[in-house]
Amino acid sequence: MAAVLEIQGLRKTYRARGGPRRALDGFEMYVEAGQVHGFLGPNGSGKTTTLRTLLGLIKPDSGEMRILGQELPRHLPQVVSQVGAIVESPQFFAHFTARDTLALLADAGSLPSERVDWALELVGLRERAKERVKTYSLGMKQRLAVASALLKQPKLLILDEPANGLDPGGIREMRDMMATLSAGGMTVVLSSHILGEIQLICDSVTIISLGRRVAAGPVAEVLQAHSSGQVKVALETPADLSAAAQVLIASGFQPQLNTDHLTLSGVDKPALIARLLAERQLYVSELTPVTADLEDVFLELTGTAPVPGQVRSVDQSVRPELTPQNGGAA
Ligand SMILES: Nc1ncnc2c1ncn2[C@@H]1O[C@H](COP(=O)(O)OP(=O)(O)OP(=O)(O)O)[C@@H](O)[C@H]1O
Repeated sequence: MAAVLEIQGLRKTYRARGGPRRALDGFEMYVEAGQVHGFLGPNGSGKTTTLRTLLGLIKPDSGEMRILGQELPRHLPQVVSQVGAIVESPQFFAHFTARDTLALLADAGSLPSERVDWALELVGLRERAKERVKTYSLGMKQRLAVASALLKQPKLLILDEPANGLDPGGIREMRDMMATLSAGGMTVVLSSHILGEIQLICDSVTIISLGRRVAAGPVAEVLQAHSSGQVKVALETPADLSAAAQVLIASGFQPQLNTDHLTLSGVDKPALIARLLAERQLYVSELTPVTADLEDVFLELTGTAPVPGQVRSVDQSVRPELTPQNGGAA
């Protein structure tokens, strides 16, 4: 399938007070047409830098970027009309209504005025479109921001933390909105820290850590690649768990005994477990693989799992620029 977005070998070093800071270190990303793609990474890992660089707001040190096959930043003017983006919370006139706000933006962009109602409908703001923005909740302002990006009817929609600050209901509404947009054929890239949401909304993901891609692909494949290879075994008679553990130990397994189930590693043929136990009149009621969720994978790959008694500094998410002073090449 065609890549709507391609990034290869992207590098960016900021000149900061404390010395050079390498925010992107050969970063790669591919997003296929029609996907809802999650862009995940810890604080300071380089997500906003990537998105701002794509939109021509930051000049990279090196690397290649393409949107809809057009090389960036050289051909940004040719693709800009097909890309909708919210990378920073847009500021709206508080006294304007949502409809007035969008009408003004449509007019400024020489876009057909019918798009205003279309965008309001799509983000679920049509009923409240005549109210002033200052009376809107955070979730409604987020919807208005998305509506403003949709006015162009973009092929690619880029949203930096669209669910930030939303309550669970607002997040669910945002999720439904993404599904509607994607069903209409739009490609959506969204950065988020809300991993459960990414797992539910997105078809594919890229995980960034220290300015580098550490995992990418369809969500199911990323989870599969990092699954524990364990199975959970529960019995029709939980009181028999100890006996079952003994049977399995005798067959060379190393079961872990939990209150209501056993956990086993390195099981190639789960049916063998059921058979071994059934031969001793121990009947299995559940035999399921222990699957990792996106949070487990994220914490493992980005090295950001909390360690008791330790506070992680955000600068541990940044790769310091190597200099002759700290061991790098001149
Ligand atoms: N203008 C700047 N000058 C110096 N350093 C910067 C600048 N912008 C970003 N950085 C640094 O680059 C690194 C990557 O920042 P970036 O904003 O891209 O991360 P992020 O993944 O979007 O983080 P978050 O999830 O916290 O928004 C961070 O260490 C940040 O402090």
